[in-house]
Amino acid sequence: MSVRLDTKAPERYQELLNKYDTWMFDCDGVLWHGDRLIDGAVEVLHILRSQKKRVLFVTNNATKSRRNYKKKFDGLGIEAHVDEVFGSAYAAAVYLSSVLNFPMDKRVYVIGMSGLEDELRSEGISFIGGTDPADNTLSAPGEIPPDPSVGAVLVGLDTSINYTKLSRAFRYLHSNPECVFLATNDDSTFPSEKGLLPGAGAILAPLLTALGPNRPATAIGKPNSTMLDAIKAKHDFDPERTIMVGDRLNTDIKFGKAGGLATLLVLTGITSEENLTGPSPSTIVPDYVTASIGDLRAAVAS
Ligand SMILES: O=C(O)[C@H](O)[C@H](O)COP(=O)(O)O
Ligand SMILES: [Mg+2]
Repeated sequence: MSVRLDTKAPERYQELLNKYDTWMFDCDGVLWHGDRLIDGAVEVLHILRSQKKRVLFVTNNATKSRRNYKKKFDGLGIEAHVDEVFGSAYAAAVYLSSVLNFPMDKRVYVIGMSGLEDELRSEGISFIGGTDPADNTLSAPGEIPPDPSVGAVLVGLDTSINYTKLSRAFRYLHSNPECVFLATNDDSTFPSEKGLLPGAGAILAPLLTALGPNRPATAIGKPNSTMLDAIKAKHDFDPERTIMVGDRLNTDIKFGKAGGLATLLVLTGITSEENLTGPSPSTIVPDYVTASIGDLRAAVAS
């Protein structure tokens, strides 16, 4: 059973602040919708820092690199440092370099955007595809010969997805069983400022369909432990005194629970009250629920 927090009981928020030293924040649907801040996000992060809490940002959004995010945070007036930001693009690049020890003479075929390319570059991983204009075309694909130098296919959110990219990825995976199939994340939807849109999982799905059930992809982002491993490689924290704040049950909350962290769900993104108390409530139960990150301001009002 989740503890339902309400600003009519402000002291409960200060209790939460006293109980946890490390606060991991999801981004889309918690801090912002696209470039539109959620009310109270800046103040709450400021309160946490003033109370000497460690603040980390853990996002499945692979369209930006940590450096891109730093610029976005600066632009929105949120204090943040590059080593506090953990995106699925970064985690995927680290997974290739440090877990798979991806060979230097191989390349990754990328379906994704510039943020993903930046993180691969920063890990010394060579790649093709991605934002390459040759692939960003609406014309039908030409000949796609198998290419043994493609050692992996990596799929992330790509708002310029097309048949050529899907065909190249399919060919490299279908023609070479050794070619590693990775996804930054598989969120089905994306809470943008223009409303709910298809997520990275919807970009991945056509490939999974074409390749069939015996050729699954390894997803790196939340709820997978690969994301927590990337954080643990950079930060020591006590899981008992750490809380994950998110808007999505099957990524953020599941990630927190799997990592032995406390979990706080906000209702400003993907998850609605219906998902919690409707006719078929989710089996993923957060420790705490509150309407919005802004509610945490009540902590200093109490
Ligand atoms: O489709 C996606 O990639 C996700 O919807 C999006 O990126 C989620 O980002 P997060 O909520 O983890 O910040
Ligand atoms: Mg989110």
